Amino acid sequence: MTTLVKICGLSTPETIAAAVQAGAAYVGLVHFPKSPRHVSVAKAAMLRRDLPESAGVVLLVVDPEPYALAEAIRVIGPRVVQFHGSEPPAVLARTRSEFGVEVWKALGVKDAAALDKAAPYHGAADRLLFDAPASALPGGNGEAFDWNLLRLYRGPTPWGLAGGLTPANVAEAIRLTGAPLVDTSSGVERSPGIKDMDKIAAFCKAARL
Ligand SMILES: O=C(O)c1ccccc1N[C@@H]1O[C@H](COP(=O)(O)O)[C@@H](O)[C@H]1O
Repeated sequence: MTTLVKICGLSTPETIAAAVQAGAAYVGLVHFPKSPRHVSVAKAAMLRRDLPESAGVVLLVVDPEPYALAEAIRVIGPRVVQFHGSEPPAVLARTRSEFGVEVWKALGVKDAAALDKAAPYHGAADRLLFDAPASALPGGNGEAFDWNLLRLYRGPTPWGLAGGLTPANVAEAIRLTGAPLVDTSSGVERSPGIKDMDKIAAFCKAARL
């Protein structure tokens, strides 16, 4: 089965084009001012404008104010909104029904019990993203968690793996977990917020092996 790839934290037309060209199904725009990858709503809309419909634009937010989220969705027009904070299932369900977007929920995985946090989101989220627990930032820290925890995971909601994935470890991560989607940000950067086109291509290639 083909593993879908999401490259997140993109902020230039060149690196977005590199991700699409390399076969990424999703490109992520981070709208969270504390992140080195933050893009304003206006910049995200500009980046989105030049993309073909086939590119799955994911708008990443962290505990957004309802008004600000509505405005961002209206102006940017993403296919997916990825919630990366402490948003409850009702926020996802409301966002999906009001705006007709897909909604994804990131969950930090510290131990096996952390997977129980997925249960309330079945039915509300279109995809769950299992990531390392929050540290300096709620995500995007380049830290992996113990992938063995997902070996036996069989939830009803489509899911993806994130956290510390790189061109060097993504094939092993897929082999161990069977993840249907892999998501990376730090692992394809030269420095925080600066994407590397060669690493993006290498990541997409490794995820296909
Ligand atoms: O990328 C960020 O700056 C970010 C900020 C706040 C929440 C999430 C963020 N990124 C997402 O975190 C995971 C893992 O990232 P990494 O590969 O470990 O750097 C991924 O979903 C990013 O999209």
